[in-house]
Amino acid sequence: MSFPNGSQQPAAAPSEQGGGNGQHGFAGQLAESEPAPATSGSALVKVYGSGEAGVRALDNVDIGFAGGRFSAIMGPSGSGKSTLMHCLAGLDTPTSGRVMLGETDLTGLSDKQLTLTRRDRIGFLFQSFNLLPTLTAEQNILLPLELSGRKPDRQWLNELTESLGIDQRLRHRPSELSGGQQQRVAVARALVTRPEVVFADEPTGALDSKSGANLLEFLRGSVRQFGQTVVMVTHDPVAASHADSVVLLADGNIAGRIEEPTQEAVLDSLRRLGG
Ligand SMILES: Nc1ncnc2c1ncn2[C@@H]1O[C@H](COP(=O)(O)OP(=O)(O)OP(=O)(O)O)[C@@H](O)[C@H]1O
Repeated sequence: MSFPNGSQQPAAAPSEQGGGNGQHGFAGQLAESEPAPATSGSALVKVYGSGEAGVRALDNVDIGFAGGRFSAIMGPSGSGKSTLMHCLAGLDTPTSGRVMLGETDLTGLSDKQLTLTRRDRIGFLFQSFNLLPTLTAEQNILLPLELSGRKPDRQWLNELTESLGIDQRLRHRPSELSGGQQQRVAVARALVTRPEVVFADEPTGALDSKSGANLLEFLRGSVRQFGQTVVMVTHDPVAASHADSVVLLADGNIAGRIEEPTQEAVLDSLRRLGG
């Protein structure tokens, strides 16, 4: 799996911004010349339940992910990774704080506006593929465009499906495809709208290691070649080592950040966090 004429030149990659201890506003840390992050949250608090039984899943988190980068979110079980991703992606609402997608304040949108924003500007990739079983691979890929009444860019579709090695499988239904092929269909669906950010939740969790590595290399290629922004939650240090950087969470707080992560560096940090 690779991009045709794949350039090895990294896209412009301003380094990721993230509050170290959640005490400073994210915006305050940006130099004036730096572009706004592709996705960010400031003073994010998420409390599930209330009173004694309440769980503070995010505890005043300031975080931003620059565009054109492949970022991973890691941390021990229950540290708030999924909650953070769901809040940034507009799938969940923070109890307080602000979520920005580019220049758009998601926390200020109505439910309908949020739905449209997710559909038109965000790509999603889940562990369980989430393909519709009655649709062919191609129909699944084109579904987000269909829903928004947009015409498919055939050239882009061909480029994507050829790069992913699924161009010969487009008439098949998901049940006729391997797990790796199904996830590649899901990747094409996530990228077909040219979203501002792709959020991936354990995208390799259901794949064998070779299919997983191929998928991660493809995602990395999409970042390198056309500046896609990818934010991925993962438990897997091998998966995280494909990213440009890793943000570590512990107990609902940002606990650190690793640039150009190696598997060993990630494992080391997780051990220190008790993950
Ligand atoms: N819907 C919910 N209701 C109540 N508590 C929740 C809910 N969702 C998450 N939590 C709690 O919030 C905390 C953070 O959960 P979250 O799923 O974000 O963590 P995580 O780091 O993604 O965990 P894992 O790695 O196990 O998937 C945990 O203590 C969890 O039990």
